[in-house]
Amino acid sequence: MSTHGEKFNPKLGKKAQSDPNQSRFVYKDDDDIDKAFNWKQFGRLFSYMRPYAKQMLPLILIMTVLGTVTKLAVPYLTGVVAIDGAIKGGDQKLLYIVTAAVLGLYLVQWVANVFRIRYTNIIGQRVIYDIRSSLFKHIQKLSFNFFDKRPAGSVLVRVTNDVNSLQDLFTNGAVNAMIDCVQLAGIMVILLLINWKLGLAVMITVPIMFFISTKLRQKIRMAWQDVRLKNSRINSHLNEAIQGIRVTQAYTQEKENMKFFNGMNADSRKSWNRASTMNQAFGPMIEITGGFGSMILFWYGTYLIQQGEVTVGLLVTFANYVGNFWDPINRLGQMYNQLLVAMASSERIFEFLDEEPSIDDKPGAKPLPKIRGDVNLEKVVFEYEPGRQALKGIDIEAKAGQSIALVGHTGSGKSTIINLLSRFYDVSEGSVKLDGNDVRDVKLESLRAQIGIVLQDTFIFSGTIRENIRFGRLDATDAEIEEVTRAVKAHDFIMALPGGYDTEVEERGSALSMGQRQLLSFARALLADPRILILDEATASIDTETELRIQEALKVLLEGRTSFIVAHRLSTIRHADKIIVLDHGEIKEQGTHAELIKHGGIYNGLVEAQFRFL
Ligand SMILES: Nc1ncnc2c1ncn2[C@@H]1O[C@H](COP(=O)(O)OP(=O)(O)OP(=O)(O)O)[C@@H](O)[C@H]1O
Repeated sequence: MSTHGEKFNPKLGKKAQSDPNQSRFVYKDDDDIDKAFNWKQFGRLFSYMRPYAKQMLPLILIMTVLGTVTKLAVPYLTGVVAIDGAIKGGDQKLLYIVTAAVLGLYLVQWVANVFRIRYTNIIGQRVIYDIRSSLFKHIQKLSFNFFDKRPAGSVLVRVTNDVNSLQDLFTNGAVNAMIDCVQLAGIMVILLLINWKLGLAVMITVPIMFFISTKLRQKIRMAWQDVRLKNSRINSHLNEAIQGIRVTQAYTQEKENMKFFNGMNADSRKSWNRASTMNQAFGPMIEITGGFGSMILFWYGTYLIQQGEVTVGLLVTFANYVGNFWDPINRLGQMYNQLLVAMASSERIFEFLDEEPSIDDKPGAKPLPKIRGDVNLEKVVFEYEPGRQALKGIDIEAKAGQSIALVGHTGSGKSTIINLLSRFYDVSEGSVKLDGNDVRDVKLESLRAQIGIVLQDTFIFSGTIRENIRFGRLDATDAEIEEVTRAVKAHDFIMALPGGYDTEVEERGSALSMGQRQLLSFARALLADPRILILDEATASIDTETELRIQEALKVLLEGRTSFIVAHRLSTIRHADKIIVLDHGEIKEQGTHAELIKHGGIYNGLVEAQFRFL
């Protein structure tokens, strides 16, 4: 693929769009690499440290000061006191004392560092925990239309990669920067105090060093960001590829997929190599500048010794301090870049956190009282996207305990109606009422607690069969679980499984057959015992025997509840109290099976067509 060898281009989104293969998996919201520094966001990010600041920051500060003071005392002791005082003055005792003091200082420094690192790690990990957990909590609350807009992979990448990229900043970056600033300021003061001329001469290199470490680091940072972006794409794609593995294999698209994956994989490798090469260039440049500083120091220092202004011991002290000078500058440059990377990640995290759920309790919403089960849709109009009506003025009246079947061609609006009943979306016009309460006026939790949903694509969570059924009502006893499984005739097949109710099932229930998964989801819904039941019937064909079992289970499940059934097999709805025939978002016919057959319209046609295929 020619485009994989392209020149480094930070705005990858544009490049990716020109490549048809790449454009399949472009997550453009993750593309922006370089952004201006945003103080407000910076403040918001660091506000996550606030709960721990009082408790831990003073300790960290004390350790930092202790570590820095002990570190800065050593060059002075070795140069001025040991060389100029003890060695030149021939004071053996002083030399011993200095040696012991230096040893002691190193020990204190070591202890201070150990504790500082421990405390910063604790803070860092707590902050990361908090961010990750608030992000997940928030994402769980977001409405369907949020997930409609983005692939699951890109949501996943934010919770994993973006949060992880804050890890470095919080676990050591921020505190190291503080230490470096203190150290740098300390060294500068000491250098100027010892000999301001020599001090100033050496500091000429500081701006050069800063320039190199920020500018070059900026390029390096962008290169690493690029690596991160490429890796995010791989992760996102991987998520999609694994989810869709059955389709891939069914259509024997493995080779195509592999080619695409390898393209992304190669991109990631190249991008890493590029970043790594840049990184390697950085060290020598800093060293050369450092060497330049040392050259000034020794050249000018020797001159000052000759002038009698400086002693040898002082020059050694100086050289030691200067040796400690480059590291903080270098690290601060690195830290600055780390901060910018973290800012980019936090921007994406905050974007999610700021996304308000479009469906939420309105102020003063009251809990929905226990309902009988009357459902009314009045003049309901709904648009997923502005200007495209999926429902064009729907009126449905369901009395408590009635079963309503929704039929119609694909895309006619059946799923949309059931999405509105549970208020996964809000109507654009009109209203949905349960026992006369508008669903928008009541607390969402109390609404959904009274509506049970059995979806086409039965989701089985990883865990045991028992846990999966208990998902319907968490406080259900084992006996109650068995009661519902017996009622929907799932008990026998569960007992036939190797571990019975404790059999572990896979994430998407792949260890179970389609019919078994349906029965489990019936049991789950029956356990929840909702007043209203929504059933989106599975489209997959199942054998007649299983179908009969499902029909029987369904009878148990529907008894005494208001139910809405999206039926694909028309045999399921023969006994429905009302069959509603939809077409392009409008109700075309409604009545009982017998009435509609007699009418000889769309429904009659659908029934005939189904029999023709049987
Ligand atoms: N999330 C969505 N975003 C935008 N448009 C949507 C969305 N979901 C459905 N639509 C559109 O709304 C219309 C009604 O779709 P709906 O899913 O309700 O049909 P359906 O009758 O349930 O079809 P099926 O029998 O295939 O499940 C269709 O034109 C569809 O393209």
